[in-house]
Amino acid sequence: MTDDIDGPDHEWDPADWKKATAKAATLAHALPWLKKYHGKVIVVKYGGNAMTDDTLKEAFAEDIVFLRLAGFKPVVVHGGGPQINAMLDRLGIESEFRGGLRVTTPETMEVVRMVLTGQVGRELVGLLNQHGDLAVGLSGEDGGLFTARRSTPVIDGVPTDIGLVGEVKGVRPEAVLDLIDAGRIPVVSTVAPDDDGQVHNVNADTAAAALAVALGAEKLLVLTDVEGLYADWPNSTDVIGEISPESLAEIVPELATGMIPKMTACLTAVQQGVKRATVIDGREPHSVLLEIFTDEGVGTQVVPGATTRLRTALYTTSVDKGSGPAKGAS
Ligand SMILES: Nc1ncnc2c1ncn2[C@@H]1O[C@H](COP(=O)(O)OP(=O)(O)O)[C@@H](O)[C@H]1O
Ligand SMILES: CC(=O)N[C@@H](CCC(=O)OP(=O)(O)O)C(=O)O
Repeated sequence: MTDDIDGPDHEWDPADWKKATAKAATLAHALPWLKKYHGKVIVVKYGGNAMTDDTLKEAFAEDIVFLRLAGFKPVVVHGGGPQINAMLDRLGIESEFRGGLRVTTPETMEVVRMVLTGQVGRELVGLLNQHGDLAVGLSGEDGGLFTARRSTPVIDGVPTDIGLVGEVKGVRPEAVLDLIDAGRIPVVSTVAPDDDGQVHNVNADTAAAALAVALGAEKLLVLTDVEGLYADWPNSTDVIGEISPESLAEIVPELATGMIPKMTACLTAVQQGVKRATVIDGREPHSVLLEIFTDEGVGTQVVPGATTRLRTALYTTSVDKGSGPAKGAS
């Protein structure tokens, strides 16, 4: 027998044994969720503000590969707002947000496309592929995935032109379905052409919702840099744990800028057939596994038939813990 194999003489350290049995119990507890989501599509939107820390990014990649190897069908849709800001700053190009969306000139659009598809998407694919080459990146331009329509969001009661910003007019999910069927993890960046081929900047929350609907996803998970939707931002630390689409629709018009596209996306997804949509805190390592494999309830879950439930934030200082003011919050 070689030295590195524990033989019958091996003396168990009781502490190790305790850890081993706890691990087995954890795995056994995962069984109901493994059954529930086996073979089901889960669209995970990874927000730019939750992807600024290397350790968190690695933990996120582990979670997604774990889901795939556990028999789920995860699809990642990523943002990259802070990364676009950083590149625009480096290039000396000014940028502003209106109604939670970036005013996008043709010059800005070039940077958005370069950063989302050429930088952020590439990095995520690289991180996922450290665990076995399962991830493939594509953008809304690939295989006709998304078609955009120029968006004119209502700002201060007025429909406003904010440049090359698109909403999703159509989704042809075949390219993503091909990858899923091949056992791959699609990683989607959210630039999309209009009918004339002009590329538009689509908010990643909006695109993730449209894709979740087109794929008939079981769940839309949206990672961000707060614990969920605060009931009275920024005055209190009460988080809305669960809310119905009807109650959410009533409060969306009153929300502050960063949360508008996010909560609208969750609302649209659930109204159009996705079973549940949850906003979770991407600053928490392994937040994806935490949300899927526990029923402790993290984040804010939008689910038909829910009664609005508030809970105190896990982080008592959570309102301050965010990585800064919402974009365009000034
Ligand atoms: N009611 C609210 N609850 C939680 N966060 C809010 C709320 N209103 C505004 N915010 C802001 O929205 C931000 C999240 O949106 P955003 O910056 O677009 O995130 P991401 O990059 O993850 O898409 C939070 O960091 C917070 O500053
Ligand atoms: C129109 C619009 O605002 N597009 C976004 C696209 C990236 C994104 O949505 O990134 P996050 O998920 O990190 O916010 C932008 O230009 O920042």
